Amino acid sequence: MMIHTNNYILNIKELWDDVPEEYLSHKERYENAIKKAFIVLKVLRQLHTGNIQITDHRTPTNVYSIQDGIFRNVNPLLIHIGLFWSTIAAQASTEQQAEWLQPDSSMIGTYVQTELGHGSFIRGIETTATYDSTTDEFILHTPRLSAYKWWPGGLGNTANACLVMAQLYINGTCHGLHIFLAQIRDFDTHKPLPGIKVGEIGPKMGFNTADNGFLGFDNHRIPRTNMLMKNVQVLRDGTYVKPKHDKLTYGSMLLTRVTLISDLAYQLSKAATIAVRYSAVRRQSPIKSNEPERQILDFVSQQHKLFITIASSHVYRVVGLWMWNSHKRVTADIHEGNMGQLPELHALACCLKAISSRDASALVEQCRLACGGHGYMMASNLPQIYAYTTAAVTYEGEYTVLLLQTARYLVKFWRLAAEHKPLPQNFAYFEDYIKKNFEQWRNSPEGIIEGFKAIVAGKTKAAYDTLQCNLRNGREFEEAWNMASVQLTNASEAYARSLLCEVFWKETVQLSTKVSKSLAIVLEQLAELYLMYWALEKHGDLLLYSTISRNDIEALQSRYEELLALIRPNAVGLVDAFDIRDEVLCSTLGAYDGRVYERMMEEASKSPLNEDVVNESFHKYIRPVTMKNKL
Ligand SMILES: CCCCCCCCCCCCCCCC(=O)SCCNC(=O)CCNC(=O)[C@H](O)C(C)(C)COP(=O)(O)OP(=O)(O)OC[C@H]1O[C@@H](n2cnc3c(N)ncnc32)[C@H](O)[C@@H]1OP(=O)(O)O
Ligand SMILES: Cc1cc2nc3c(=O)[nH]c(=O)nc-3n(C[C@H](O)[C@H](O)[C@H](O)COP(=O)(O)OP(=O)(O)OC[C@H]3O[C@@H](n4cnc5c(N)ncnc54)[C@H](O)[C@@H]3O)c2cc1C
Repeated sequence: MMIHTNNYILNIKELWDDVPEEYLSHKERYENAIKKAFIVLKVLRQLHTGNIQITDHRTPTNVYSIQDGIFRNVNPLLIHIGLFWSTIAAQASTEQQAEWLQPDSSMIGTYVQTELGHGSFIRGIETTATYDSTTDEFILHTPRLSAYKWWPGGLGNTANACLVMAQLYINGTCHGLHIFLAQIRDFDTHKPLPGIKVGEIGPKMGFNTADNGFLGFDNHRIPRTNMLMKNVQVLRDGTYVKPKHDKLTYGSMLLTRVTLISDLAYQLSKAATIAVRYSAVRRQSPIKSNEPERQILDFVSQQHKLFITIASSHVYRVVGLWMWNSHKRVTADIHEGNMGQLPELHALACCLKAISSRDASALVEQCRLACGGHGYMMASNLPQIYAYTTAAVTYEGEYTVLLLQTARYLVKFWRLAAEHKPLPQNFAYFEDYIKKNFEQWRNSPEGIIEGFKAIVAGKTKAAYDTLQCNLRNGREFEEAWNMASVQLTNASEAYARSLLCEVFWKETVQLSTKVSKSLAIVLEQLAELYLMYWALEKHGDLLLYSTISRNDIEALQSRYEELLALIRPNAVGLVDAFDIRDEVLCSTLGAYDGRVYERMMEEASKSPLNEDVVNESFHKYIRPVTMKNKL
């Protein structure tokens, strides 16, 4: 059947709420979301089997993105779709995949790694998987409270199976973390299997439809063949066959970090669309006292808050794609047995996931503030986008922890540079910095990119020197590292920013040759604005580490303000170009027709507190007091 999938989904009535989700209880929210999740899953399965076909070339992303409108919060099957299947596809052997990856599988799964006691330091995970060669089984066990799994999405009520990260023990030897497929609920009754204690963890700041859960195992047995065995094997006699690289087990985290960059770009484009459209409708204060009130988008300070959000959305879209292609390339190499590029990919994914999530949540909040009081309404959808976005700063590798991973990579190259050993081309600027081969500052995108590289070199040097000084003072390496960690994270952050600027600028220049001249001009304005914005934000660092002067900074400021004025006439067009449907934006402030106040009043009328002209609490609580006072 040929179907235009967007319209198809939009026309499924059960997917769209009459009562806004905010008015539902915790339990009702979940039940409402799970009903919708299985309708969406059915559509995805029909797409997969070809029972329905796509007629809209953008549909694969739209099926995913339209979910934001359907759930407003989050699809409780997000981890099932996004992590459970992809981990099996990446980490299970061909035979396991043939058995488990059936489109009509009964398994609803999740990815179970974090424990009550350990999230970041996964080597500290306490759940064990002990091989019993007499029965050819692993015994999954939760030795103590801190080892209870805690957080996995969909675990609370929905999943009947999961991928569990546990410490593998064979004949008393621990071989570290491995992934195991475990059934946790009966496929028919959905009751927890014997030896399984599972439940939901309660309300959170966001993600409240995701039924994040807890899980404990009491000597729960699974077949040996349920360990994911593409890269590593346990044979029938208990022989352990090592992986080619001991971090291949962490592959799902790497992939999700890469995917998240594009997802965050999308969240940013939603926030920008709402805030820019609202700012074009909203009038507040005249600029000159004898003039009518102006669109708030005409205030230059408002443009400063919003245009960086539009630009950042493009940055993360471009860099997300760039990382996706790198991931594909490196995965193909790994498949051929070549692990050489994995450390670089890991280092890039760590700092870019950290900075993209931090930028996205800060900019979504900036968009909310830019909408004044109305941005604080749930009906603006900005609070929900913020709650969703800020979670990404923590999950899938916490911000600081990931920056410190990238710092290990930077310090390695600085050590090479300091010891005058050969460096890869992309770190040649470390050597230039050491030799004081500083370029004369240029007030141009290329000049700013060079300036950011000087900041990376200068901050890595400072962190490295502190580390060395701590070591000379007799500290052990780990302690010396901890003492230098503020500087190390600063170096990583600078590295991420320099990558973002360089990749975005180069990709934009290339893209500009392929599009119309007028479009190329706007794209380059956005890219230049991004670079200027961050150069001005980091002008202190530029003064410390590059050859920029005070006059240069003043010139940058003027150019930045010029760019705001140049972008202003295209601002609404730029967010319209994100092409996000009203049903997905779910915002009274950001709808395409600009009927902000009418929509706000319509939404307010849905409040249960407006159902009765006089609420019964008046008779119960208010009247007895007010009447007594009157007497
Ligand atoms: C349709 C679908 C759309 C989807 C659209 C997206 C939306 C998606 C929404 C998701 C919704 C929420 C989903 C949340 C899901 C969770 O949150 S799942 C849980 C995630 N948990 C984490 O990320 C934990 C973070 N912690 C870690 O990753 C590790 O503990 C750390 C920090 C990397 C350290 O690991 P470790 O084993 O202690 O490592 P260590 O011994 O210190 O060695 C580090 C060495 O290993 C290397 N290394 C570490 N990791 C790796 C790696 N992965 N690769 C290569 N090398 C590595 C380092 O480079 C370092 O190398 P050297 O410098 O020594 O040469
Ligand atoms: C919405 C949401 C969904 C999630 N979904 C899942 C899921 O599906 N599956 C799953 O397994 N997990 C999931 N998680 C868990 C998530 O992966 C962890 O919360 C995350 O990895 C951070 O670990 P933590 O909570 O233990 O924080 P902690 O590691 O305890 O961090 C607390 C603080 O300590 C600091 N810190 C920790 N270690 C260091 C260090 N070495 N150096 C310097 N500072 C350090 C951190 O920077 C932070 O400031 C989810 C979490 C959230 C919020």
